[in-house]
Parts: sequence; C-alpha cells; structure tokens
Amino acid sequence: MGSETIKLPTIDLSKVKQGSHTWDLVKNQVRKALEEYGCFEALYDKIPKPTRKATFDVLKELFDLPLEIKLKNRSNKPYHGYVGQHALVPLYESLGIDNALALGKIQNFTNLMWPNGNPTFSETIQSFSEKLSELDQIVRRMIVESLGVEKYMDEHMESTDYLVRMQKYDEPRSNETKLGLTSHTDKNIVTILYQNEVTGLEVLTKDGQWINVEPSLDSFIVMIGDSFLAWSNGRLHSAFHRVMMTGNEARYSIGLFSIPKAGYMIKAPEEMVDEEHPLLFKPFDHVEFLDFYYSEAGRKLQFALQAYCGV
Ligand SMILES: O=C(O)CCC(=O)C(=O)O
Ligand SMILES: [Fe+2]
Repeated sequence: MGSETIKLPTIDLSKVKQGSHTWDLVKNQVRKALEEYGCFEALYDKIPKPTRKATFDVLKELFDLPLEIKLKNRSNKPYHGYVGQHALVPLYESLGIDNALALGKIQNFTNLMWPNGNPTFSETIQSFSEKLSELDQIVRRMIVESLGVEKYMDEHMESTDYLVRMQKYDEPRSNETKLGLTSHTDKNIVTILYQNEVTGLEVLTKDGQWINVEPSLDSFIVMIGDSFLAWSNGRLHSAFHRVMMTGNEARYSIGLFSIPKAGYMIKAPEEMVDEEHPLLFKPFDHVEFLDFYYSEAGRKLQFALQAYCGV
C-alpha cells in the first residue's frame, strides 16, 4: 500500500517564460524534484478543459472497440503497439502511437481503428499531444539549463520523437487491491501522464516508500526515464512506479513519452563527468536497449540499464 504521509512536489508550469525570473526559480524546483523523486505533479493550464475532458471520452471509445480491432495496432518496437491480455496484469490494456507528432500518424492510427473515420478522436488526441509536448519541452529545457550544459540544448531537443500511449485499467470489482501495472522505471527521456479521477499510480521514493499519486484533473505527472538519468550521468533519478487498482471504476490514462530516436547514441556530455561523478553508462541506442529489456533475460532484471551498459 502507498504511504499517505508523503506527497509528490507540485510545481506550477503555467506561467513560465524562458529567461524570466520565474523561469529560473521554477527551473530549480524542477531540478530538485527530479533529483529527489524522479517526478513531480505539474500544474499546466495550456490545455483547455474541453480538450482534457474530450480526451477521456475518446479513450473510453477506443478501449470499447472489439479486441480484434485493437490488435491491429502492431509495432516492431516493444510496448509501442497493442499490449494486453497478460495473465500477470489482466486489468491492463494499452495502445501506442509511435512518432505520434509526425504528420499523419494520429490520423493513420484513427483510420486503423475506425475505417470510417473518427475526427473527434484524431482531433482531440492531436491537440492534446501537441499541447503536452510543449510541457515536455519546457521541462527538458529547464533541466538542460540547470545542469549548465546549454551548448547541447539543440542536439538534445532534436534527438527525440514522441510516443503517445493510452492505457485502460479495468476495475478489479473486488475490495482487494489488484496489480494494474508491475513496478518499473520508464526507459525513455521524459514521461508526462494524465489520468481520469480514478487513482492507482504509486511512486517509490529513494528510501523505499510507495507514495500514492493523486493528481487533479488540472495536473500532470512529469517523470524521468532511464535515458535521461544516463544522459545526466545519474544526477536525475528515474523512479520505480506501478499501478494498484481498487474499487469499481476503470482507470484511464494517457502518456506522452519523449523517446530517443533510433540510431541516436545516448551519451552523457563530458561536462557531466568528473571525479565526483564518474561515468555510469557507456553510450547506447535506446531501441537496442528496449530489445534487451524486453528479452527474457532483460525482464528479470531490476536495473536493466545498469546490466545493459553500466560501466
Ligand atoms: O497509467 C499510468 O499512470 C502509468 C503508466 C506507466 O507507468 C507507463 O506506461 O509506463
Ligand atoms: Fe511507467
């Protein structure tokens, strides 16, 4: 069970303008939260309420489609297509849209799911994801600046694509808490999660306590993945997290994942390496790392990145 005593830091990113005094103040809060917890709750008012509400309506419509339709969403990258029907996490289903913000990708996904079209779905997810990618970029700019390695800003910002992944966790219909998603760290750069009012996400603190994450409908969870931990040479933390379900309502969530492009070697800038911070990871390709992580041997490892390319 998660602890009720600790809460994730909440940071307001609605009114930050690069170069302003507020930007600098907030940037330090962001860096501190991501070093300490690996995540925080972000207030961000740039996504209009009707779009946020419509997002849940279309997610419900998506997961209500017959399984054979959802299975059409295939990908050669692990965890990018349809995932579900697993004995270990029977409540969990997800659908991903790879490189979602490239022209036509959300439209193609929509046409695959609804051959007769569903403009409400494609327009809602497009608008939601575009707006949320601005939050991803604000956070990453703040981090790169705060690490003092601005000279890598453009390279870093251009080295990623976005995966949009939509999740449904069925209601367990029991008084017992059931596992919705097993404990893991994300493998990408930054993850931003938005969820309906059904809670269940839990984050592990560095000292081993599970925190119940209880965002409002106006807030987003920003989380560091292993690739950004590696890039920062261990300065940023990537937190273990899981989903635990209780009650009789389904949980829907949508995540925007910034992911290193295939072929791009993730490598900590030399400024991140010094006597106090010896190099932790050899340069690696994210897609090859994912293949390792999802292999039979990789799945059993708690610290897959360490095993894959730890120095
Ligand atoms: O549904 C959530 O809030 C968490 C999903 C998650 O951790 C993931 O997709 O990596
Ligand atoms: Fe995750």
